[in-house]
Amino acid sequence: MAEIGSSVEFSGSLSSSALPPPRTRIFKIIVIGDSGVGKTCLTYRFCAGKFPEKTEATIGVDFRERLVEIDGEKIKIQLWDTAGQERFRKSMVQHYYRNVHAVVFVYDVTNAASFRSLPAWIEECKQHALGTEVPRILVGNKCDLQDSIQVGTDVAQQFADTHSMPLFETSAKNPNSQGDSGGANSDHVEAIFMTVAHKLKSQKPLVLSQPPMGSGVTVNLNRGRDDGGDGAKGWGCSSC
Ligand SMILES: Nc1nc2c(ncn2[C@@H]2O[C@H](COP(=O)(O)OP(=O)(O)OP(=O)(O)O)[C@@H](O)[C@H]2O)c(=O)[nH]1
Repeated sequence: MAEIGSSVEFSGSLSSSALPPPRTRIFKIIVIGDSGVGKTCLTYRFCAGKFPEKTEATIGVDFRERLVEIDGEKIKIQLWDTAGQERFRKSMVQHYYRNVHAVVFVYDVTNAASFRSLPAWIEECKQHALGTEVPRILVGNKCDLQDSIQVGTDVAQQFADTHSMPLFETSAKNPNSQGDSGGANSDHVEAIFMTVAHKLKSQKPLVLSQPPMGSGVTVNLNRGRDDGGDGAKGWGCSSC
């Protein structure tokens, strides 16, 4: 009985300042594409604000996070930097696609083969039952290498239109270098991921408390750029 009384007393004195802070929504965005197209560099650029000095092939997946504020709400962007090499991804692939909020397809504008692989990556999404309601964007990376371009904006834009995705051409190395604009949204890395975040915020997805994982795997997410860290953490092997 005494417990009930104290409970009532507590409720009555609860002020708004005593309420627990609202939970931060987490958006899981997977970044996929051929090995070497720059997935690690793009995610690192967004989360750490710089181009990594050196990278190694991603094994399994690397996580990077960044806390951003949109319309007064703090939102955690969780980027899953997936391995492009088949041998480094096959054991993990089912984890990539679980509870995904958005997909970023990356190709290398200086590597036509990486562009030709895009239908296979789209097919992989389909095979993992990723619904059409999940936002997707297409990113042509390495636009700083203007003399080596193999994939023109027009052909990339056509592909993006066919698959109802916005196209961005950018460079993780020099995000202010513009691609051939011709109808594409040439933009820097920050704006690309923020565009996705704005879209997701308006969709109000479920809160995830942490990335889903199999038993026996420990993942500690490092803090994002806004928290003062580089936002990088590997699951299997850290690339940076
Ligand atoms: N010039 C230039 N080089 C880049 C750019 N982005 C990445 N690179 C280089 O491309 C190489 C591969 O980059 P990563 O980010 O490791 O590629 P990845 O897609 O993560 O590769 P996997 O982990 O094997 O799937 C590295 O040598 C990078 O320095 C860019 O925008 N411009």
